[in-house]
Amino acid sequence: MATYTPMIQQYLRIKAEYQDAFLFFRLGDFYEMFFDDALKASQELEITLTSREGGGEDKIPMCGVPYHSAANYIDTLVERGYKVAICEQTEDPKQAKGVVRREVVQLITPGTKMDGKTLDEKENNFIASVTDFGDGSFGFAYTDLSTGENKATILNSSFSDLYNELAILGAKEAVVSSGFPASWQKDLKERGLAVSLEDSEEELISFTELLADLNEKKHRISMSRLLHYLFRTQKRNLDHLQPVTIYETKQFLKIDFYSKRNLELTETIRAKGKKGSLLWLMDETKTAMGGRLLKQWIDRPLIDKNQIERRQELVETMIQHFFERQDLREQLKNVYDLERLAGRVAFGNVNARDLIQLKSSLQQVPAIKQTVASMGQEQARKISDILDPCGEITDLLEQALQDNPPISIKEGNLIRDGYNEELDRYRDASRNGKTWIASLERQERERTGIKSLKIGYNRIFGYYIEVSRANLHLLEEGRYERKQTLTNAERFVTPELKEKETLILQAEEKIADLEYDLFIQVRETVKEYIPRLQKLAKAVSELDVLQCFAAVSEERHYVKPVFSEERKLIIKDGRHPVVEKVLRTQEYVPNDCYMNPERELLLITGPNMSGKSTFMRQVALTAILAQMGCFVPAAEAVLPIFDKVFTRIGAADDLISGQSTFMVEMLEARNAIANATANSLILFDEIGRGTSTYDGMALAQAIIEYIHDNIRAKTLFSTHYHELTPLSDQLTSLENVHVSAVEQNGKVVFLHKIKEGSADKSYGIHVAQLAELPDELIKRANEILSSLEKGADTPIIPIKKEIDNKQADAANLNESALEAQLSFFGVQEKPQKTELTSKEKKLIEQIKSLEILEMTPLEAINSLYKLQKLLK
Ligand SMILES: Nc1ncnc2c1ncn2[C@@H]1O[C@H](COP(=O)(O)OP(=O)(O)OP(=O)(O)O)[C@@H](O)[C@H]1O
Repeated sequence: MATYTPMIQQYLRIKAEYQDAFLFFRLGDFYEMFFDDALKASQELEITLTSREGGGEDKIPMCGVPYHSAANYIDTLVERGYKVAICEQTEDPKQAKGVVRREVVQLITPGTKMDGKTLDEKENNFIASVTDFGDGSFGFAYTDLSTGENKATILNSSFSDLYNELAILGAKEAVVSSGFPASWQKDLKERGLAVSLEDSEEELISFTELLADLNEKKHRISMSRLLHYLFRTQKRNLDHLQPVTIYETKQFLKIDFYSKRNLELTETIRAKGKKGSLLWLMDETKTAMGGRLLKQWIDRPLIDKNQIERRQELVETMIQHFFERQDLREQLKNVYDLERLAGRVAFGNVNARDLIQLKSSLQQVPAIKQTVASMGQEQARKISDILDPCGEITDLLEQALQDNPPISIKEGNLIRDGYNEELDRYRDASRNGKTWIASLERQERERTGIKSLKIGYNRIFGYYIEVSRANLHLLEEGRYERKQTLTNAERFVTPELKEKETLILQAEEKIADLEYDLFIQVRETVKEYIPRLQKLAKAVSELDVLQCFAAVSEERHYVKPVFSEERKLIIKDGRHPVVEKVLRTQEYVPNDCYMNPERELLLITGPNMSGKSTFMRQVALTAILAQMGCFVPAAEAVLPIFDKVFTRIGAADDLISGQSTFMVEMLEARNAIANATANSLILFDEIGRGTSTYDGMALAQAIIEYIHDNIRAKTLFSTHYHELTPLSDQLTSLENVHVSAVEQNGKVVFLHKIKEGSADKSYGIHVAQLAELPDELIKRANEILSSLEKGADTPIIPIKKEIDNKQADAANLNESALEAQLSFFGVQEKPQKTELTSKEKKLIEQIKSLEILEMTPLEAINSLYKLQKLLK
């Protein structure tokens, strides 16, 4: 059997270590991929697949991407959840010349990606590690490699808690041990996370300092697992990693993953984009760092009253100091991403332009400091005190770097004149070389009196003085060293010319080398300031988010909420922050919400489309904004501090786990019921809608009773089941409210106004009319409705029951049942069993297959309408 060529063997050896990654194998100006990698990459990247002899029995499939445009391809692959191992070639110093050594210099993974087009500057890229301690707890640690932010906590070892934490962070990758349950690994992968294995968890010596303050062994273990992985994949300096902060999930308002989605906190449900979310509305930040922090604050509102009030006071101060705030916004605009710049300094991949950005950002700091201090508020002054302009770096960068350096640090033009004497000399030589040669030529002509003497240059001998044979006798003895003899002339050099020549010829090369070295020195000096830069970045981002809260609060007329110790919730003229912004043609109708320990549950009725969900969401968003420390969209707000928010809103299939809408509904309800406390907020939008009417109604009532008797959480429960409204007579803390609508000229007009008491009617058919269902159908629906309202037995149920019971097929149906169903569908004549028309037979088949009890009323009407048509 033929063996592969040495290079392919080398490839296979390396590939064996990186089986779960695309191996980008450097060959000259290309990164090549072979075998399965090539087949897959050619499809993913739409690049040409070729094949070559490589010593094996078959040709080797192969495809490649050019080195210079590789970043884009890597970006694409990693964005799709793949890993890419970059394998570079170097000449092996220990081996004979020409022997190439190849090694993987970095493994780029979804959670460690730090640049590229697909990485949003206003979003963190978190990677988390999970360690199962086998005692019912998980160690959970996460890092954003680009900013060096590190945090760790302990979680209950339930998949939902773990996934919730990963989802809240938007983590792209989870690092687990090989013993981590395979089914959970699969679940995480199906939910779009890359899962990587790392079994080492002992502490790395190089990170002792980072872990120094961690008393809890579990934190040290989970953080060490993550660090091992980062170290193994990145293979470079990770000096920018910040000391680990410990947090507990209970320090924050717990918003589970479903609620985060249902409330559209950071992305919308349908478009899955930022536009239309609370984050979109709020994002008035001026810096990338501020943008990232805003998202974190939205994901994790606070529950500590003092911390919330501290933010509120700062927001209030900023609102009051309009002019200072405008200055601050302008100043922040000129601050680049200090956090990510600091990260790149650590990695050693900053270029001179990055350092110029760093300098100009730092130059803004004294002004920001002054602006914030001038607001005169204590907390603002404290932040101002923390702002450290790092003057030494600004001075160094100002002295060392030119204003408009190129991106490449190997091209020169980085370092300013006057920064380094040696560099100045070479530059001088390079710039003045030609002038100097011309003047030497003049001097030599004068000295020798030879007018034809000239100084020339050739690639072999360098600079020379050329004298014609006839004039040779005029040259001073011993001064000129002969270099070359031509037919009619001789060429000479002098020690002076030689010295200048070295200076001139090597100047360009020397300049580039020297500039590079000096730049690296500057970069190394900046490296020492990373912790100070990170501290500064934190303070600047906080200021940015606070000014953003102030800007939105002022522009949109928000008020400062007050926190009630007595579990009261009073919102006057509350608005849904996003809907109010989006509505253009129509004014938003503000609504009040009153709740207290005697009024814990509100049962909300009202027509479809009247604004029940919007009202419920606006209450939750008001609470979330308040606990973020922001003002809220209302005329007045007194709020309890909630510990958790649970929601069940709208239809949300969990396609991944293959659960039905109704199952998801029940799972979300269970999650709320199992975890809510008296300090929680629950929003249940039409729970029970996903099943048959009686089941749904029974479940809805049981859920309301359960919350009322056992949990006492503040609960907003919207329903179409009017039958539930009398519950308020029995349940003391349940009140009915409704969203009002009126009928004008037979059409429904929504007032969007919440009123006490239950709704008088449902207007479902009016909404169907608005949706332009056929007139005939609407007319029929009204007929059915009025017959139902008169207490008539639904004609659907008896027939359905008979069929369900499988007591009869069409031939066996007794006459009266058949008569009933045909008359229901508008067949007037009494048919003979034996004389059924083909249409009627078809109709009977259709009826048998109907699952009317599983349908919503509208679906039922639609089906009936279709069947009616069959008869025509
Ligand atoms: N307070 C309001 N002021 C103005 N428009 C509103 C208000 N509340 C809701 N709307 C408008 O009404 C539309 C429907 O609201 P929403 O989805 O909350 O109704 P709903 O009662 O929950 O409907 P359904 O029962 O069909 O789910 C919203 O998209 C919004 O445009």
